[in-house]
Amino acid sequence: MNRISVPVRQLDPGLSLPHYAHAGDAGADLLSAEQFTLEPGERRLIGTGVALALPVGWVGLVHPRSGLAARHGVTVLNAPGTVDAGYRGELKVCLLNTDRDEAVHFERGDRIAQLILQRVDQAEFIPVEELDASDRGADGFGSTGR
Ligand SMILES: O=c1ccn([C@H]2C[C@H](O)[C@@H](COP(=O)(O)OP(=O)(O)OP(=O)(O)O)O2)c(=O)[nH]1
Ligand SMILES: [Mg+2]
Repeated sequence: MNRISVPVRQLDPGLSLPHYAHAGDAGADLLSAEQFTLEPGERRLIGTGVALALPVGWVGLVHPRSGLAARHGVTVLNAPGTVDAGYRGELKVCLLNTDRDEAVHFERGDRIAQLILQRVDQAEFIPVEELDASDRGADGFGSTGR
């Protein structure tokens, strides 16, 4: 598996770096820099204690962890969060507790989300009068099977 070098600033020296749990994993776990409790229905922006310098042509995507979702109903509200290559601030995770009844407690250092790095292109948007025809045409938003 290809590995790109990504400079990381540890804003919170007591916290480990983002970490791939297994060889070949797509997502590197992001840790919480805080201890906090998410009440039912509550959302909260959580610091991860790291800032990155992603190479231009790459994007960081902040994905939910499936275990937190399945066990506790905790997800990333804006999933997948977009980390632009030029962003030098602290990586943050907008967590949401979708459970109606149970609060969820997190300790500092708990894994709260995962960061997936992907190559990305920009488009040059070119104004035209007509778009070329396609099989789908303008059908969308649940049009298939109707
Ligand atoms: O889950 C996320 C999503 C975003 N960001 C940071 C990096 C990203 O480059 C920046 C802006 O994100 P986005 O473009 O999604 O937010 P916006 O509401 O459009 O803000 P802006 O006007 O700053 O672009 O915020 C995070 O740390 N975590
Ligand atoms: Mg933006």
